[in-house]
Amino acid sequence: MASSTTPFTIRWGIMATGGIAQTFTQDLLTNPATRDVQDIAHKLVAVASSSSKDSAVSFLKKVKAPAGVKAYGSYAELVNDPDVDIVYVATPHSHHFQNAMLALQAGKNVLCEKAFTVNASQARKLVETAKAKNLFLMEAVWTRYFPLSIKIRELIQSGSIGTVYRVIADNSFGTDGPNGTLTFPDENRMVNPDLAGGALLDLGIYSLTWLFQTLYHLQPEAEKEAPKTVAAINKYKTGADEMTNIILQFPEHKSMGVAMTTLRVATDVDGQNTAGPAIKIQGSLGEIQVMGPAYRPLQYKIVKKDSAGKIEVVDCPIPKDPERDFGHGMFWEADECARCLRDGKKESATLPWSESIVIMEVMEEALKQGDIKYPELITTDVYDPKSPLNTGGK
Ligand SMILES: NC(=O)C1=CN([C@@H]2O[C@H](COP(=O)(O)OP(=O)(O)OC[C@H]3O[C@@H](n4cnc5c(N)ncnc54)[C@H](OP(=O)(O)O)[C@@H]3O)[C@@H](O)[C@H]2O)C=CC1
Ligand SMILES: O=C1OC[C@@H](O)[C@H](O)[C@H]1O
Repeated sequence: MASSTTPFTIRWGIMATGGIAQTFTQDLLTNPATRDVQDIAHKLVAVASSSSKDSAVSFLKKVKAPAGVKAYGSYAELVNDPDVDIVYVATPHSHHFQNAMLALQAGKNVLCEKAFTVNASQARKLVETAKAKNLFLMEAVWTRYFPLSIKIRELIQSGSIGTVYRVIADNSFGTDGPNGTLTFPDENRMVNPDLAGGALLDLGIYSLTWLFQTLYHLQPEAEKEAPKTVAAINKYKTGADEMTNIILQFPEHKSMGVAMTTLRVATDVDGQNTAGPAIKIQGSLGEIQVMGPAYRPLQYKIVKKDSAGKIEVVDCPIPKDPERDFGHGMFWEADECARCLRDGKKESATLPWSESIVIMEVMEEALKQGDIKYPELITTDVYDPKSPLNTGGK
């Protein structure tokens, strides 16, 4: 057991070298004291690229990693490194099930990027495996760990806006292109069905996160009610969803949520996130408005029924480490992983396994209603260590 002055340190292995792997790793390398955290710390031990060892080496340069961090040219080497406590899976959605399974089967704890998997059955298999192997597993929905999200959940629980009856959330990009196209090339992971592309799994998950953390997560255990799902989807020419709207209904709680996402028009038309809220949490006594983007919100407002025009505005800036000139907000989910490992917890109470599974069930149902189909290679729930998704056959 660490003493109160010695932080409990966890040793990270990073799987993949793309955009979010770089951002997350730079957050890991910030000094926890710059966000007022003293009880835990993070150590970057290794990074793996499925493309080449060179990619891993150049990744370490880009993130300004300290000397001594190992670079691997395969995911298998990473998960077999005895110095790694936890693997961060930062591959496209299509790969999460096979990659997270690769790590769990090798006895590693896992933090897996969102969307957790491509379907609910894959999510259930990951959870069963973590349970059977007594390992920690968490879906990396970073927004839930923001102090802003924690504060909003506390406000709702304290009854500040009364009974919450409706939540409306949007997370959309204005990537409309000429002649009905989107600005993403068809091979891009945002629209490529082979990579489980589409608005819902990439962006809509955040709209759903706001519905779930306000309407579902806060329901008392004895009253937990899984939602009914009604979805409407417009398909892109690649076969992925380009616009998806979902209504979640909780009849026992007399509540509903509307989760929106599209790649055609942005939530914030002028890119400033000041014109209007991305999320409205509406209660019997007032509402909380969260300014976008839904995945990285920095401000919320409280409008009470009896406020007589007085609106409370609360800013929640993301601390930066001045030494590294960095701070994106992903460190809070990493801190949660460290505290769970320190305390022997296998899942995070802020996003329990059961909730990740219900969210995957909702997304699977919505995609089914919209007739979106992904290939067998990425939807199978049969683990294959030799799958090209694990070995890097791109
Ligand atoms: N939490 C957040 O804010 C964000 C989360 N994400 C999530 O992170 C994941 C990765 O997204 P992002 O980093 O933007 O994606 P990138 O395309 O930038 O990177 C993905 C990485 O995965 C690896 N990979 C393995 N196989 C393939 C393949 N067939 N095609 C493409 N890449 C492959 C590659 O690394 P290598 O070659 O080294 O193996 C690649 O660099 C997604 O699940 C996404 O939803 C994304 C952005 C923000
Ligand atoms: O998780 C995400 O949040 C930020 C977006 O830019 C990105 O596409 C998405 O994957």
